[in-house]
Amino acid sequence: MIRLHNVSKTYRTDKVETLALKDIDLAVERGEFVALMGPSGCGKSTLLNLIGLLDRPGRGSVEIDGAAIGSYGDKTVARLRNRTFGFVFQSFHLIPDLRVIDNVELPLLYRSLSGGERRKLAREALTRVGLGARMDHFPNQLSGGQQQRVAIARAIVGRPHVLLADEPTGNLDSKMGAEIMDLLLQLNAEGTTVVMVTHDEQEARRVGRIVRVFDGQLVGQEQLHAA
Ligand SMILES: Nc1ncnc2c1ncn2[C@@H]1O[C@H](COP(=O)(O)OP(=O)(O)OP(=O)(O)O)[C@@H](O)[C@H]1O
Repeated sequence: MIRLHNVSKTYRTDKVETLALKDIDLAVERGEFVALMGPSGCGKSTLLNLIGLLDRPGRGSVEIDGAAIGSYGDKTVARLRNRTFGFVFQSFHLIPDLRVIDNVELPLLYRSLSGGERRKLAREALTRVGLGARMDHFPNQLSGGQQQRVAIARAIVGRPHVLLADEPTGNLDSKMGAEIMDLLLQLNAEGTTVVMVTHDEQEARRVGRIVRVFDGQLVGQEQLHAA
């Protein structure tokens, strides 16, 4: 469902040019769980951002369900992104002044839904991640693992086909990290495609496929479990 053809990305600042990705060819099929691994600065987050339509490649093409997005305008891309992808980050990115339920509703504000419908979907998403009893808390009243669950609820509330997670367990201890992995594996088993950046080899061995990145290039793949 996601195809990157010959994708390169260069970051330019006043003085420096960084070739962050070089000639990437990558396909992710519906239902897969893919882990992107590689040393710091090798281009993993850049790759995840291109897959999730948060950024555009300098060269090459990105296709979602057979449609090349290169010719799409920014508004069309934003709508496609909102419907296709849910995002989870290492540092949760919850809004501290909003209650848990209101954080989870945020991605739905861009859809034409009533307040009641938004609340119902947010409740369902929070129940799905095991936080049905914490809806009226504020983020700082929750543990790190619980905050990441709220972030996952926010990522899945709009029923995206694909979850993109950038080091989702990076700020958690190993027990909480393993619980977040359990949840991501469960969502994948229920049909959500997952692409995750991780530095943790043990974690990566639980997913379907490991894609290794080095110096802006794909340098190896391991198929571990069938999708
Ligand atoms: N906005 C930016 N402007 C300029 N250079 C950037 C920008 N974002 C990333 N880079 C550079 O591009 C390269 C790839 O960065 P990226 O964040 O994708 O790596 P990463 O593998 O995710 O690293 P880490 O594991 O440390 O998060 C690095 O050399 C980085 O310094």
